[in-house]
Amino acid sequence: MTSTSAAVRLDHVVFSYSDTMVRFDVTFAPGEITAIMGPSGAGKSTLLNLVAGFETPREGRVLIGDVDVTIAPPSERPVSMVFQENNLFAHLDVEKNVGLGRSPALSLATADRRDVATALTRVGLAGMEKRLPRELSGGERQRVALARVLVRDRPILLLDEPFASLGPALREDMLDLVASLHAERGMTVLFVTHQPEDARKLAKNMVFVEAGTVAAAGKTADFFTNAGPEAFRHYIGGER
Ligand SMILES: Nc1ncnc2c1ncn2[C@@H]1O[C@H](COP(=O)(O)OP(=O)(O)OP(=O)(O)O)[C@@H](O)[C@H]1O
Repeated sequence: MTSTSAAVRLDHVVFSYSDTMVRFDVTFAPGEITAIMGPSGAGKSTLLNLVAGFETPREGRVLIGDVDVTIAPPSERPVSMVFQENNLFAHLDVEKNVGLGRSPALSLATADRRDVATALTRVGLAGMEKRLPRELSGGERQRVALARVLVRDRPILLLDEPFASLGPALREDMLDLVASLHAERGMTVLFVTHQPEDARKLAKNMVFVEAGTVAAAGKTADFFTNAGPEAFRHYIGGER
C-alpha cells in the first residue's frame, strides 16, 4: 500500500498564458511536504498544473523521479490532485467517487471495493457510501477526495488550497488527516496555501512564489525567523 516517493523537478521551465509568463527552476524533496505560498496571481496553481500535466511548458522539463514527464498527459503521471472544491462528480455517490481513483471505468474487483471501504473508514466516512456529494458538508467532500487519493496511491500529491473554504477547527482536523496519511504513505506533497499556520504545521519545506517565479526556497522553520527571506516576511506582514 505504500507509495514510493519521488522528487519533483521543474528544470528551467518557461510557460506563458496570453499575458502572463512564469519561469520555474525548482526541486521538491522526495517524500516530504513542501508548502507553496505567495501572493494571489503569483503562479502557484500554474506550478501545480505544470506538474499535473494540465499545462505544458514552452521550454524546459518536468521530471518526476528520473522520468521526464514534460509532455505526458495527466492520466499517465504518477500524481493525485485535490482542489479547493469541485473534486467530486455530482451524480456519483461517495463510494463511486472514491472508486474512480482505482478505475476510471469503475470496473472494480472485490479487492478494489475492499480498498475503497478501508479508505472511507480511514477518513472517517464509513456509513456514507451511498450519499451524493450534495448531501455532504464541505469538509466531508474533501474527505472523500482524500479517500480517493488513498485508493489511487500515487507517489505525488498536489494540494491546491484544499481546505481554504473550511472553518478553522475543521481545517485543523483536515491538516491532521493529511499529516497522518503522509506519515503512512510517505508521498511527495506540494501544498499550496495562503495560511502561514498551515505551512508551519504541515510542511517541512517552503517555496515562496512571487511574480511567476520562485523567489525563495528552504526549510519552513527558517522562513519564520527574523532571518527569513525578506520577500516572504513582507508578504506575511501584509497578510496579517
Ligand atoms: N487559464 C488561464 N488563462 C490566462 N491566464 C491565466 C490562466 N490561469 C491563470 N492565469 C494567470 O496566470 C497568473 C498566475 O495564476 P495562478 O492561478 O497560477 O496564480 P496563484 O498564485 O495560484 O493565485 P491565487 O493565490 O489567487 O490562486 C495570473 O496572472 C492569472 O491571471
